[in-house]
Amino acid sequence: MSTHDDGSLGTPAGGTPAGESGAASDAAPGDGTAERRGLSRRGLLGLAGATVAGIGLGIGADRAVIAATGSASSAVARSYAFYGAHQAGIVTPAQDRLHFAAFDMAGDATRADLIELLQDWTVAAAAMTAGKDVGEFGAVGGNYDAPPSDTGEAQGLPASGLTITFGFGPSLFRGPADADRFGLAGKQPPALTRLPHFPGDMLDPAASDGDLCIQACADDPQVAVHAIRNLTRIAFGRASLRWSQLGFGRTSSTSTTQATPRNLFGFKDGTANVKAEETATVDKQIWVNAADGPAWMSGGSYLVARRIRMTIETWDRTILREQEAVIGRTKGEGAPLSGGSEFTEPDFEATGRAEQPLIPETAHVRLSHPSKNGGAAMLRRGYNFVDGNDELGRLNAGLFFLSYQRSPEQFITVQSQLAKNDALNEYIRHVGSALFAVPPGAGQGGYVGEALFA
Ligand SMILES: C=CC1=C(C)c2cc3[nH]c(cc4nc(cc5[nH]c(cc1n2)c(C)c5CCC(=O)O)C(CCC(=O)O)=C4C)c(C)c3C=C
Ligand SMILES: [Fe+2]
Repeated sequence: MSTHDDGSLGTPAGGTPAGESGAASDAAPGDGTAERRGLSRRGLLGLAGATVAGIGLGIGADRAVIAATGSASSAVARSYAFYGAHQAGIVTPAQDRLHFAAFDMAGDATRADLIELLQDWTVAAAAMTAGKDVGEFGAVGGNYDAPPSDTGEAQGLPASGLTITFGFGPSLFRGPADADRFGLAGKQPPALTRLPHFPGDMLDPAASDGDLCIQACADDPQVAVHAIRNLTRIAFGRASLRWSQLGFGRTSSTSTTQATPRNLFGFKDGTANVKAEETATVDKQIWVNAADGPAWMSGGSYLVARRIRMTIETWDRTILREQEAVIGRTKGEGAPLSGGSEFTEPDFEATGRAEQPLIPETAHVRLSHPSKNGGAAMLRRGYNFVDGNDELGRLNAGLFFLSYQRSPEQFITVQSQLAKNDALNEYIRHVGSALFAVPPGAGQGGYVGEALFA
């Protein structure tokens, strides 16, 4: 258990002070004033429908106590502080499970409603990431004549490394017909617009965009789902779910301490990802700095979400040599086809028989490499998904691609290359897309995105 300068316990949000990156504590962060402040009356209405009598105003009934004495492994017992300079869930080690949700504000919602919602979400997120229930009395300690303030399915489960990361979509700043619904149009970052159309895009509007997003990652699927479910419930009357995505296996490493996982094509994914320990690269490529503007985004990042369907059945009929040529790495070890082992830098100049490049011109790793994109890199944090099957009996499966970058331009540069020339395009289809501005972390007693409303 460690104590930070601000008196909180656990890993600082963002998790990357020099020498401490990715480290986690088995302890929950301490109660902040915002946690004690509790939910707004509107938030309580969301929890309880019309009946608010008897629901505690405080927040965060303990639940992890039960599991802490049980057999919880250190991975699931881990907790990350919600408050900090950067939001957790970006450079903190990628967990194994995801529930991602995009929301639209209600048609009649006001600026005050939006602020209050962000305050309520902050209080609830701080409690849940600390392994506590939502509401002072949680799932079972409240009034028998009112719905419980927490839905209850995380009872007995520890924090499970839960991180909850909030983002703002372009439409929050300019709604339908360019309406400045929340008085935010003057605060919109120029780069925060809908992503351009890329060749081959087959986007479903119902799985794209959104005023707000929440990325909930945890090492237990029930904990991630519990987070989104309760935050959705709190939003009742102010914002509603537009689309959501479950992910069951991480497809990246965000720390050098993590083993590289595999995607559904069976390849190691995340080898050359930006890692939390590379602090100079993180500062240059991931965090918005004060000079970038606008001021409220300093310490934040831009999040791209792409739902990418993978045609598993076609891939599975493809010979191994072709699979490796498509990616540009070996399937076993994940080494570049130019030689070496997993973490050897690819040599794009190396040639083999008939002077052909060992890493083909159309290989995914060649086209996505920073050296072929004016130095642009990104922190990938995606997940595998399988959402049943389609009417032809094919798995409805793929990669829910998530990337964080200092500017959306970094993603646009790389994706423009990939969309035109990537050999992988024969086996994938982009079917959902969204861009969000992820503000810096909230300070104790504050709320996420607070500087936007200053
Ligand atoms: C626009 C960005 C990217 C999209 C979209 C994307 C989709 C995608 N990627 C894989 C599998 C792999 N990608 C790998 C590396 C890699 N991919 C991107 C970017 C996008 N990928 C980058 C920037 C990199 C790193 C390039 C480098 O610096 O070398 C790899 C190799 C292992 C690794 O380094 O992670 C694999 C495998 C799939 C299957 C996919 C869409 C479904
Ligand atoms: Fe990739």
